[in-house]
Amino acid sequence: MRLNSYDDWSPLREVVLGSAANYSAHERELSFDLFFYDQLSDKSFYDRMYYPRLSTPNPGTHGGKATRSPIKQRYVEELEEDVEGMAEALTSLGVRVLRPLPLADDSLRVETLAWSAAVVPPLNVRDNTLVLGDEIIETPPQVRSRYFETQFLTRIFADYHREGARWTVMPRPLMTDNSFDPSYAKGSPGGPAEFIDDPQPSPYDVGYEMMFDGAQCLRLGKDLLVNISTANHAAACDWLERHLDGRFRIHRVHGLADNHIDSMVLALRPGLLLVRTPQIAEALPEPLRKWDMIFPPEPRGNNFPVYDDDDLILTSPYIDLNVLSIDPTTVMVNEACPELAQVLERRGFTVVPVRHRHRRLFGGGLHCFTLDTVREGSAAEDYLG
Ligand SMILES: NC(=[NH2+])NCCC[C@H](N)C(=O)O
Repeated sequence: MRLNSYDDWSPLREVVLGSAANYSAHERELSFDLFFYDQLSDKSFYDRMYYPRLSTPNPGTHGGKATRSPIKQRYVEELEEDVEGMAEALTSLGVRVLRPLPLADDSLRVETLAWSAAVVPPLNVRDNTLVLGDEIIETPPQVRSRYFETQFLTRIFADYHREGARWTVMPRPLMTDNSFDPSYAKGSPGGPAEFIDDPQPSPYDVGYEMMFDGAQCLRLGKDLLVNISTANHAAACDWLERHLDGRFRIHRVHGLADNHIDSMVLALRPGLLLVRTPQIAEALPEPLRKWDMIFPPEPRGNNFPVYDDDDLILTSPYIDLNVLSIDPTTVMVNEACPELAQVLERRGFTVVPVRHRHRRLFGGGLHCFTLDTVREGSAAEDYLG
């Protein structure tokens, strides 16, 4: 089918589902620690209440060095099992499921002019690509390990391109230590970001660069809500605005999330949002505040597996609001979160439960693991007017 996806709720026909193969470690270095600052710093109340924390700074991040943080084999196997379960559930709903090329070798590294980093598999496929209507836009990565991640999707993108889609790659950053605007981490309530305080000079320094993820955008037909938290995001959004001029309208929201917007707010259908908390609702732009809102129940400790101190936790406990809409009345929800399923059912939704145990270790829920490429009848409609 032709690429056609303007929103998160129109009937889903084709979707890319991430691949978990060979996800054996995270590599902690400056870009990783900055990206996951909210989780790696010890500032979240809920985290401290329920979960063992990584409380010591990562010594390896200093001086431009990286350290490997292995993921236990059992979790990797369970993740793969859960992802295959998602594929089956989507297929049984009549959705065509496309898969990226798998990471064939977990010792693979990517090397550029300024640095090298261990490659991770294309699991959170929502993050590095923005599908806007008939266009695929590969966004400029923020984590070095993910620099060429969209290449795992090349076959899929080339097929859509043959069918008539536009295919665009945003400018790639050099991504030296000094390319990153550290103000989000430095200014946050957890205090100075000690463990990322040591950017190394590079002959390839060019100042702050565009860095930005597709998952920072909430797609609403003709309108796009975009989370901006750093100068890197703002520069990329400037690019996007110029590129989309006349086709889409961008609404910037500042500091709604660290990066990705999809554990803060999701659109379930025109006029109805799933929003993390009433405080987040207040930060939304005017026209969206008029929409009806569902607030999910507060996450509970027993919604999650208990991890050890050396297991890196990469998401907040709100990750399960990261649901995937199959159509305006059907939503795929993590079965570990029956409270959320009940709330949605009471609002008239059909809930399709799927198993997804280790979303906190791998940085994403059902929405993050998927990239919807065809949603029937979706169009650049004005839902905010
Ligand atoms: N597209 C994604 N990978 N989204 C995941 C966002 C997770 C968010 N940072 C949280 O901790 O709740």
